[in-house]
Amino acid sequence: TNMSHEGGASSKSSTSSVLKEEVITEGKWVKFEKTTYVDPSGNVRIWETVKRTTKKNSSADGVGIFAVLKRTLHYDCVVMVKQFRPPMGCYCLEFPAGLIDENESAEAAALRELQEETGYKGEVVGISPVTCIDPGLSNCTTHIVSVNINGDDPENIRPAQQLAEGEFVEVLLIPLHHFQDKINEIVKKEHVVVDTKVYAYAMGMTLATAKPKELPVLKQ
Ligand SMILES: Nc1nc(=O)[nH]c2c1ncn2[C@H]1C[C@H](O)[C@@H](COP(=O)(O)OP(=O)(O)O)O1
Repeated sequence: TNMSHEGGASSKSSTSSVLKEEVITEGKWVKFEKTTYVDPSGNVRIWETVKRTTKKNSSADGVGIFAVLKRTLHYDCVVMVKQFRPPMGCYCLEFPAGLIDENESAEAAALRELQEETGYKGEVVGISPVTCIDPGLSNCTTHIVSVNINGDDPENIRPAQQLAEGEFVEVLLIPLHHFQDKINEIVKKEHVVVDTKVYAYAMGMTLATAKPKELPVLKQ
């Protein structure tokens, strides 16, 4: 029988391991390494790896914040940010996000970054385990932190960003119930690239809310 999906061929991946990591070049924020590893067949191979230099004692490099703004007589909205991303050479549509400071919890980083980038003060309602972002390129990791924002609270009526020098962030409020459609509209209208986390979330929401309780029919 073919067991490759349940501990057969795929379990061989547990035999792979990293043997050596050599720094080729290092900048202030990022370094480039040559990673020597053993593949599942026992062959020694090289991988080109990117790492951040900033990670200290935190569980992940950063946090991504799934923040929902809740206001009386308004549809719930997801708080999004649009900013120019130099590596992409264009504007990107993302969840608010940022690096975790030394000795800072992921939850505290999420609330701080949300307030800095958008001005909103929220409360953490959930947190993901450590997740990888682009594991074929780098060891960068993030926690996705779910945050609720009470938009009726006076401190959230006129949110004021606290951006650092050189930071330029536009805040967008996207209705949760039409999330994927609205994202598609923005992409069509403007030259922006959407972050994978955002689009995967949008596709998941569409699937989950379409006909979640309908029984499957016989497939042809
Ligand atoms: N790869 C980077 N190159 C830079 O030249 N500068 C960088 C990189 N990564 C982060 N930063 C700088 C930019 C900000 O001043 C700080 C903090 O970034 P943060 O807001 O935490 O994260 P992002 O929103 O994802 O940029 O680090």
